[in-house]
Amino acid sequence: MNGTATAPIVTISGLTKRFGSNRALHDVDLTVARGEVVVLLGLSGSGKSTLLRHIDGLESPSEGSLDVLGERVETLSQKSLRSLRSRVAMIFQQFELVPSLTVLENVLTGALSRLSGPRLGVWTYPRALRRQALGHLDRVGLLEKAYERSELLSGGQQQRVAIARALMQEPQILLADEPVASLDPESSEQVMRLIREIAADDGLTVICSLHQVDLALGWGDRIVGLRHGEVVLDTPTDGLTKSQVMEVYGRVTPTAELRAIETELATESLLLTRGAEA
Ligand SMILES: Nc1ncnc2c1ncn2[C@@H]1O[C@H](COP(=O)(O)OP(=O)(O)OP(=O)(O)O)[C@@H](O)[C@H]1O
Repeated sequence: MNGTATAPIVTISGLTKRFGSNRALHDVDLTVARGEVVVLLGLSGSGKSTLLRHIDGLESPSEGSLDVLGERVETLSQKSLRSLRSRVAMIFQQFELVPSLTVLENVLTGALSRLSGPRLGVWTYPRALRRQALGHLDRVGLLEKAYERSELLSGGQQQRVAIARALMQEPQILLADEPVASLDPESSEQVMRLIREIAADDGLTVICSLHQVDLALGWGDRIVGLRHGEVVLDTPTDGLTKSQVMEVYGRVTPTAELRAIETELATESLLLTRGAEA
């Protein structure tokens, strides 16, 4: 974490979200400091994506409040929400690039919120933005791929393009929803290292959901564990071991559920290994 910057950038108080009778989040309190890298961990369905979507103003709370970049998210008009979202970038498990567009044009679309009107083709973007986009591609190590169609890139490369696109927003917060869930272990490390480096260099605040405890321990400043929509763990990663994370889950988790976590991790790692071998 950037030691000089510790002012809260996200403050969530008593956040509860219900979808019909299903309670996705329950009484979540969370404060994130500027420049912090926070990892959300939890079983499938524990509420990680729903929490990220609230921070981005894509969901409105059933109860509670969210203060993001000094704005009370749940009170904002659609126009103000769009303005907030332009300062909060998001990357996803499936990258969400436009496959038929070049890598450079995909990156440029990250600047659309700063432009008026639609753009079609790299040359319809101002030269300063093209230069900026190429700079971001250089930063993520993909400058030589600028004019290739994005669908021709590997998963790890596509996620790095998505990161470059996110940087075009000049964001203050990067939300990452399982950014490495579709990647092999080596690409996962590479993407997490890149996110970590950018956060350190730019003082960017990162909130990232992951399934892999090892990655969370390696790349996060802090781990927030969710279970059935409740925060059951919130601790700095410094000095924390994997078994301690599992223990903390264990203390609040019946043995069968702890086994489910381990099975989920084992299955995921098997699938990734098979994917890498294919
Ligand atoms: N739009 C929605 N409508 C109804 N239920 C939803 C909606 N979005 C999420 N949920 C429910 O909220 C709960 C939390 O889901 P969420 O996607 O946030 O979990 P998650 O921890 O991100 O899971 P995963 O790791 O599988 O992505 C789940 O029970 C899910 O079915």
